[in-house]
Amino acid sequence: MASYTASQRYLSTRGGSYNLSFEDVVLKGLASDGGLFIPEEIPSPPSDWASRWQNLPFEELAYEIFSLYVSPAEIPFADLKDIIHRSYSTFRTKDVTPTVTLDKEKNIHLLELFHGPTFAFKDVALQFLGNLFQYFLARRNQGKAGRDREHLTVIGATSGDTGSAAIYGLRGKKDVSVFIMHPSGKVSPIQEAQMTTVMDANVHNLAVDGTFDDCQDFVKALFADPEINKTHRLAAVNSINWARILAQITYYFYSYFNLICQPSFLPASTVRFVVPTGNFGDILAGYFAKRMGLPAEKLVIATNENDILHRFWQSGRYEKKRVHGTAAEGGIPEDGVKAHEDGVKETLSPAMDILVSSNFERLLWFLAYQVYSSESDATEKRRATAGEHVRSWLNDLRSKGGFGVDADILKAAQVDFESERVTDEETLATIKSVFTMTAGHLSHGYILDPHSAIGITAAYRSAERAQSSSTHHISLATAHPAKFSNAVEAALHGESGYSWSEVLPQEMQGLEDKPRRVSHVQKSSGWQGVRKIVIAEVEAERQAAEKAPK
Ligand SMILES: Cc1ncc(COP(=O)(O)O)c(C=O)c1O
Ligand SMILES: N[C@@H](CCOP(=O)(O)O)C(=O)O
Repeated sequence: MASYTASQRYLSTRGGSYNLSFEDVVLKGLASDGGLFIPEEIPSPPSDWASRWQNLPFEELAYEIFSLYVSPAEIPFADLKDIIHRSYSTFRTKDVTPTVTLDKEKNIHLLELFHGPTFAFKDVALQFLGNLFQYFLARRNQGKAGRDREHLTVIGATSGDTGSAAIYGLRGKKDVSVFIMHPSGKVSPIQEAQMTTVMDANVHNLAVDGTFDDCQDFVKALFADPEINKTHRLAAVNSINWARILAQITYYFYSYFNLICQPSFLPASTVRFVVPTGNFGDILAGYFAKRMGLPAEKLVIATNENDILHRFWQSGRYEKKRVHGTAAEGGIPEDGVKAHEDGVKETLSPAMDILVSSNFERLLWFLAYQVYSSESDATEKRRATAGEHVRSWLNDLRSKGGFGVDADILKAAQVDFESERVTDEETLATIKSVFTMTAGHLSHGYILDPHSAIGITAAYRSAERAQSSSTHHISLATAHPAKFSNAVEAALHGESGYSWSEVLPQEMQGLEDKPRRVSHVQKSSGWQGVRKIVIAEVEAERQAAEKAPK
């Protein structure tokens, strides 16, 4: 454990309280009881935050937000500023995450999160996390040489975007090896090329013949394994790592400030955020922003046909199995319809083909804390009670494939969130209609990637429901369309003014022809098979580094 005064302590969602600092939780990733770390308190910004923060550039705003969670005793101010600057100077636009208006009449805006090195929202957090790892390691390794140096073994699972963003955030970094598992053949060709064409010695790609959930299960099993934890310091890049959530809070505030200075934003206007959701990490950052005081009226979860979250918000049941013959496409069983479907469905938005959303566990903890205890109870007792409920729900998920919550928990969840489920067909229709609609007022039609199109579809539905015509929707554009040629071509091929070659940024041209490095892993070899590979490859990498001329 770090020896200096920490910003605040972190708890596990499963009830453990380990008195850990920010540095500890960033380096550890997952709590030893299998839970996810959450800060003991959600900090409040200064009372005049709205005026103080309104005109800040992205980096300065990030600094204000991060320093509410990280004290200078852990990372001195100047160092934190430097880490932030190095993380966001790699972005192609000065304002890092710009907001553009898509539909003036309906007040629909897009928060473009894809201007980082790998063209997906993950860069916002993973550029930062990569630099944080490097900073902590450099500090711990000062004056150390050879095998005395602490070495980080990063293990991640990806449905396409986290993997490349983590690889670009960590490639070539000293004292770090990075292992990324992706479901073989289930990520887009560009995503696969982005990951597997990186030749730095510290980057290891594993293609697993399973689903993203299998890869995520392997990650969690490795973190829980005492054997590898004795010899290797494992670290997480998935949104189980608290720093991922923290870094994503900034753009909710930033886009809100961008919006409120527009003439169409009236004193009575309200704002809703719409978030294409898979592992629940991106929208959880919105929840933290809201709890910190951001006046977001609702957070709208937009799922694809892997709709476990949508079904939860409709029914209060969190079930891995999907049910066919559903009411109004909502995933809720109709009388007499009993057909269930196991497993994840492959869709046109593959990065969201996720059966179990790992960060939902963090929200469950906050809901249980709020609902199952009263303010007169001691804080420790309230926290322990919340942890017990989460543990029991998660046990049922593992042993029975699902669980249900009380009406009060569902009601509490519905205060901050709404949900929508969007089919492939609707996704394609939105890509096409947005392209056509914007062709008149933008220099060319706006091309959405399929994940962002799911958000926009949900935003239009939410706008229909909104009680006030002055409700603004900020929908998160989570990836660049060039990453998903299948969906974009299926929606726009033959449309006047559309050409695929103009979609592809220069950085991606020729990428698919480059040499690749990837190992194949049979799902049947289990996480133990992955452990074997990790141990052997870290050793080979370290030996090669020791032999290399200094
Ligand atoms: C392009 C894209 N959109 C949306 C999501 C969903 O984000 P989250 O998993 O944080 O809910 C992901 C990955 O998860 C993604 O890669
Ligand atoms: N869509 C993600 C899945 C992993 O989610 P994470 O946010 O927990 O890292 C991906 O593209 O890999």
